[in-house]
Amino acid sequence: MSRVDKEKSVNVQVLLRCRPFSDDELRSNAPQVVTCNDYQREVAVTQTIAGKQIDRVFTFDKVFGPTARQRDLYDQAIIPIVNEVLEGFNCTIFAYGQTGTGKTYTMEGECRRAKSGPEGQLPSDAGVIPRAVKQIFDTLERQNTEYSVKVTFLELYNEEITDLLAPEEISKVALEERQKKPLPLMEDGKGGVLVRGLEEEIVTNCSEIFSLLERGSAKRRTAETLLNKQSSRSHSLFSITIHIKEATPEGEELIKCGKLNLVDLAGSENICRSGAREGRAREAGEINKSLLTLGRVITALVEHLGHVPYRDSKLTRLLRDSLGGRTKTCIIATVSPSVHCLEETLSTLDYAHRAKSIKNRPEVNQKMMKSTLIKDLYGEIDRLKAEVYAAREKVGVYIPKDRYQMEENERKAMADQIEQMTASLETNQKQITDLQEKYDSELQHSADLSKKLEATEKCLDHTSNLLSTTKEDLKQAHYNLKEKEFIISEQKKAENALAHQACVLRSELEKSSRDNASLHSKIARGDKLSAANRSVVNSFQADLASKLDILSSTLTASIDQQNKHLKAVEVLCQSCVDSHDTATLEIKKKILASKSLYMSHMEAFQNIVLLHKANTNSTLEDVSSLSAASCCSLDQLLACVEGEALKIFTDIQSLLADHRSELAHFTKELRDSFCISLDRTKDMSSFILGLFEKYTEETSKLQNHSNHTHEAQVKSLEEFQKAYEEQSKSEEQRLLADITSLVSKHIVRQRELVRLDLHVPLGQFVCK
Ligand SMILES: Nc1ncnc2c1ncn2[C@@H]1O[C@H](COP(=O)(O)OP(=O)(O)OP(=O)(O)O)[C@@H](O)[C@H]1O
Repeated sequence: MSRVDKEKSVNVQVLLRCRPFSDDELRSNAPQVVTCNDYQREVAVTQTIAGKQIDRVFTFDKVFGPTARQRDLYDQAIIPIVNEVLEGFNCTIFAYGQTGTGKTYTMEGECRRAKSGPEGQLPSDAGVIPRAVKQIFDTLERQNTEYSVKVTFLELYNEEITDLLAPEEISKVALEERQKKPLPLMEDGKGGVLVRGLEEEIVTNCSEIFSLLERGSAKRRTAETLLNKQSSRSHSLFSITIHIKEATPEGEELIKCGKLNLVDLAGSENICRSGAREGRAREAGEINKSLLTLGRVITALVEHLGHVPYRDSKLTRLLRDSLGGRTKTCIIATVSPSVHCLEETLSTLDYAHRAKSIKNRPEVNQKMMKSTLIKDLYGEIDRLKAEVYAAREKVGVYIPKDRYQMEENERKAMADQIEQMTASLETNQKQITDLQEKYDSELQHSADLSKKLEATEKCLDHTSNLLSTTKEDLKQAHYNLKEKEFIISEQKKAENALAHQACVLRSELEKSSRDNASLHSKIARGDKLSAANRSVVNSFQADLASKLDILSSTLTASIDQQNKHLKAVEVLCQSCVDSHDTATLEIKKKILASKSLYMSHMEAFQNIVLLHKANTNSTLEDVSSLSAASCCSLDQLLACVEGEALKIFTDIQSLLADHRSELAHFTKELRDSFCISLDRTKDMSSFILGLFEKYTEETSKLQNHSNHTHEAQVKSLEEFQKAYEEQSKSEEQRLLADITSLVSKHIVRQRELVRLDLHVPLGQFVCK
């Protein structure tokens, strides 16, 4: 991988680890809501919202389910990071998650007993830190180069930094003192931060680191909460700085530097659920506050906001370079699989998922010339010497130049802080004046209230007077009430007597209603009969209608037939008239032809006569023969014409005879069909007449029956009415008599009572 590639911006790598169920969770049979798919790098959280099961799925760079071992996580995710540290990068690995989800287990594991075994192997529960340390030393040993390894281990508790590697002798003497005296966090003037006075331990092998780690972890503040028996109450930062000597081809010696920060954050927690109280609650508050600032920093980085609030907490100041800086960062988010932690699990997943979008621009640390490093170290020695000298001689305050610069920076930061505080003081003062105003208004309000109280007291006196008079009234009212109660009891008695009468009346009424019911049943029977009659009439009507239908269809059929016959007669007559016309025309033509022949013969005869006359004296014989011939031919012609005329007449006569016979046949047919239809119509009308007669008979019967029923009903109703009227009249009279006697008794009793009250003799009272 080229240097240019490595210097490109890279996203923060986010791993998700879900721990197995704890013994408590197994005991309480807590349902599982987190499912991990290590291969697809997905985590699914099952939620039930409004009775509906909803799965939320999150994808991370790597996912480790409850069955994943420490070794799996380290081999798959951490080895490449440590290799990059050995190549000269600064890398940070930090664990984030709810309390009791396995952050310390993941980062440290069984590191307190993690001193490597005889073959240098670690226990299977060893976490990231011991494994990273082992990998670093193994690699450095293998490379067979000169190196130096320094470690620091600090704790951030309630926004105060303490050194977990402070020398034993000091910590034994005044551990409490040291814990109270936090180490200052300062700007290093190069854009970074440094913790002044933090011990840097040079280590040469794994076991040295392990014992330091054990020492530091033992000092870390832990406490038992409801969610974790040994809950870390502080954030811890374990840093390993490695310097490796390298030689250039020119034979120059360079120093390569890499740093690995391993952060175990305190658990985010729900203060109520973790059972934190008083001091613990304050701790939890501080932990949540610093984690909140971490969240805000992540949000600002993800959303590319102009201002990233690193300065708002020491945690974010310490992690500044790891979040959006030049460090390669890996976050291990830890969650529990149980439904009891669902809310916090979702919040951790959201938090971690957002952090995936943070981009860092990792830069390999500049390799230093060995000579420059030696120079730097000499400078450091001088600085320390000067400090030692100043401390030994106690001659005023000696501050070396760079230290002065540092303190100057610190002073500036302080001045900024003072400015901020002044501003907040001003706002506080403003709030105080506001409060004063509120206080004044409250005073005014209370004065008003006292006035109101006075008025209310007066009102109370008045009300007490009223109460005493009301009591008197009440006494009187009680007396009146008793009197009324007596009257009411008497009235009740009278009412009971009336009720008895009413009962008697009701029984009478019931009897009459029974009569009524029988009457109704009779009416119902009559109705039933009428209905039966109606159905007979209806069926008769339907029958009649069907018969009439048949008749009308027969009539229409016969009319159709007659129409057809008439049409045939018309056609026949027409053809007869036509043939008659043609025959007459032919006769006319033949007569005309014979006439013209006769005329021509007559003409010829006249011509002959004329010729005879003109030729005078031609022989008489010729003439007579000619005339005879002419006569003969004329006779022949006439005979011929006569024959033809006769023939025509006979034709006409035969034609007319044919027509006559046809007409006679047709007339006969017509008459027959008329006779048939007449017979049918006669049948039909006789049937209808019969029906009508039957119908009339039935109707009259029905009429009689209904009249009879009606009469019976009217009679029974009249009887009932009469009986009822008589009964009610007698009842009324009896009741009236009863009521009158009761009322008179009551009046007498009341009079008696009043008389007794007024101690007046009866006779006197009556007179009055
Ligand atoms: N992956 C795991 N496999 C087995 N046990 C685990 C695992 N993760 C956590 N545990 C166990 O769960 C308990 C709590 O773990 P741990 O103390 O590491 O939680 P934590 O997140 O550091 O809590 P806190 O924030 O309160 O310090 C420990 O007993 C630990 O051994």
